[in-house]
Amino acid sequence: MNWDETTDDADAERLVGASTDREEQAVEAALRPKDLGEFIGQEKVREQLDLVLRAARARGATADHVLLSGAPGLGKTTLSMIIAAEMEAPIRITSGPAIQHAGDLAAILSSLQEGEVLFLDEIHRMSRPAEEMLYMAMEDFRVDVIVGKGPGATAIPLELPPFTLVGATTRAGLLPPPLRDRFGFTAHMEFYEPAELERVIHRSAHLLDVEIDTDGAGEIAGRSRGTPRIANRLLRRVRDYAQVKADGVIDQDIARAALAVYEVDSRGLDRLDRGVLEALLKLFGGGPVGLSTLAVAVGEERETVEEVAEPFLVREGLLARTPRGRVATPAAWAHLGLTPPRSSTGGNGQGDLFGA
Ligand SMILES: Nc1ncnc2c1ncn2[C@@H]1O[C@H](COP(=O)(O)OP(=O)(O)OP(=O)(O)O)[C@@H](O)[C@H]1O
Repeated sequence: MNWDETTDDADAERLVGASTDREEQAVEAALRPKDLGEFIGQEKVREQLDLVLRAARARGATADHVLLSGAPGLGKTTLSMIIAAEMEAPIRITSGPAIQHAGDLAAILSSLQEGEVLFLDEIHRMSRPAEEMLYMAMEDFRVDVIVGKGPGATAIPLELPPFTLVGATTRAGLLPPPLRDRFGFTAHMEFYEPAELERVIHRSAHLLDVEIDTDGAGEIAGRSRGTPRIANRLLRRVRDYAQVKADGVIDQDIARAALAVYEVDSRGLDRLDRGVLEALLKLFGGGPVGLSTLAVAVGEERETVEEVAEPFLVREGLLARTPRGRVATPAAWAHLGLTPPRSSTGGNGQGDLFGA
């Protein structure tokens, strides 16, 4: 099982309930910012990228290759499309998993038009032979296509038109340095502040023709885990609730009631997150406990707990990964309204980890 697919699907489905991929993609496309002016937040990335693109346009040149890293839903695909729009160039979209042979990549590269943007999502999941072909393509705009097998095989040089590769990855650490070094501009996408997500929500509500007040947007933003994709999904679920249960207008009360139905709590924890924390606190006294044991206790796969629930719980300061296993922090006990048991080590039994 590849955790990336599971992460993205599980992440998307579990947070706000399952929905048809096609519907999600259509709405995501409709809400996607079309230029840097509409792209909210990521100030540093936008400023740097704007310089790269304006300088390339001024020189009448193709933009340098760009690497975008960051967690799912933070805007990497959006930025790749904005790069193509700002360069007034076509964009070709593919992904690492779709390119398993060097021939697949050669076919794509040889069909690119001059100046075209090639967006390679999940670039860390490309096969090694394809990756090595990319090195020469990025640097010399040339690939050697091997024809035949064994001693009779010959390499046919294939000249490529200048193009811009935009690579996206949620696992920058998995990229080999020779590949990473060939990008002229690399940017790491940070999680968004609640105020930025409020702006995303107001913008999306306007596009969806949904009436929402500041408090309603604030309530949704505070539970969107710093992620625009999640903010948009929660907005649509709250819109459904407001439409069915009220007069369609979203205020703080409606947002709170709707998010209670979807079991997204005040900090953005969903059912899975709370299941992990509750097991850790109620079954294992706050830990330390091994990942496998914790996963069995919540009835989930190890990878689901480790890659889907834990990054957020760790980022929120509710769970710590220690050499002795997973441990709940004092904030976790407080968040679930539970009192840590007294124990011989004093405090919640994890005194030596977080102070008695
Ligand atoms: N800065 C932003 N301003 C407004 N909306 C945004 C921003 N970034 C992302 N979004 C919204 O969030 C949605 C998801 O963004 P996007 O698909 O670009 O994320 P991603 O990082 O490529 O995710 P993944 O890694 O899963 O492919 C987009 O449809 C867009 O509407």
